[in-house]
Amino acid sequence: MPSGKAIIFSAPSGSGKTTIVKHLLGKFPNLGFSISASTRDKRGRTEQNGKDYYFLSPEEFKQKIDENEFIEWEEVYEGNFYGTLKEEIQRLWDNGKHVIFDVDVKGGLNLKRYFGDKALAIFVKVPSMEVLQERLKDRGTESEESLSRRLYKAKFEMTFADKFDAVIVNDNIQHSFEEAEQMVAAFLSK
Ligand SMILES: Nc1nc2c(ncn2[C@@H]2O[C@H](COP(=O)(O)OP(=O)(O)O)[C@@H](O)[C@H]2O)c(=O)[nH]1
Ligand SMILES: Nc1ncnc2c1ncn2[C@@H]1O[C@H](COP(=O)(O)OP(=O)(O)O)[C@@H](O)[C@H]1O
Repeated sequence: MPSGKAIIFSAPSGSGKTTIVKHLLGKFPNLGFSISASTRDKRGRTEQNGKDYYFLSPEEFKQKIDENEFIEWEEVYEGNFYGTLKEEIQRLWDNGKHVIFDVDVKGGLNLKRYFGDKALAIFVKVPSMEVLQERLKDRGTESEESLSRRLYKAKFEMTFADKFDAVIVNDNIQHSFEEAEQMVAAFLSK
């Protein structure tokens, strides 16, 4: 069974991990994005099934839990489930890719434990909570209630930063891109 490495990006929602992961996918052709399963609604104009997420019904998701198809799964927000499918990772490794993840903080730590030495786990931080609030507002994807829930959770998630292999403070995005590229290049050449 072929296997590659695992690069895990975790951060509180709105910190910029998706932006950084997308940049890395453009830079490193041997990286493949781990498409998670999720029960949340698709963001209509910007997201595609099978590209951003495998959008499942709660029933479909529960069936996959019962059949032990997930490496890890979680109820992340608003009763929505998110998880990493075993067959998704195998699909990428079979295609000769190293896998890159965009997951929440708890999921990231679970994946780090699962992949052990094969994993590099990076935590993305914002310079301050005020900046986080601004970015989430500007992204325009959240209701007031969802926004405050994400900010509340972010404070708790920040306390886990030192459990990761590395931290990127995402202030200037170009600097973050460079830092992330260097970390990934060093890890893949090991
Ligand atoms: N544990 C876990 N978390 C995930 C997974 N996929 C996505 N997430 C996280 O779920 C949270 C909510 O994701 P999303 O609704 O896309 O919001 P966004 O990160 O604010 O764009 C984010 O922190 C994601 O990183 C997964 O497979 N497992
Ligand atoms: N360094 C940065 N400076 C300003 N805005 C940023 C920066 N990094 C990301 N953003 C913006 O902040 C918002 C949240 O970023 P996103 O990558 O969606 O975060 P996450 O995946 O962690 O939830 C997006 O609108 C993104 O364009």
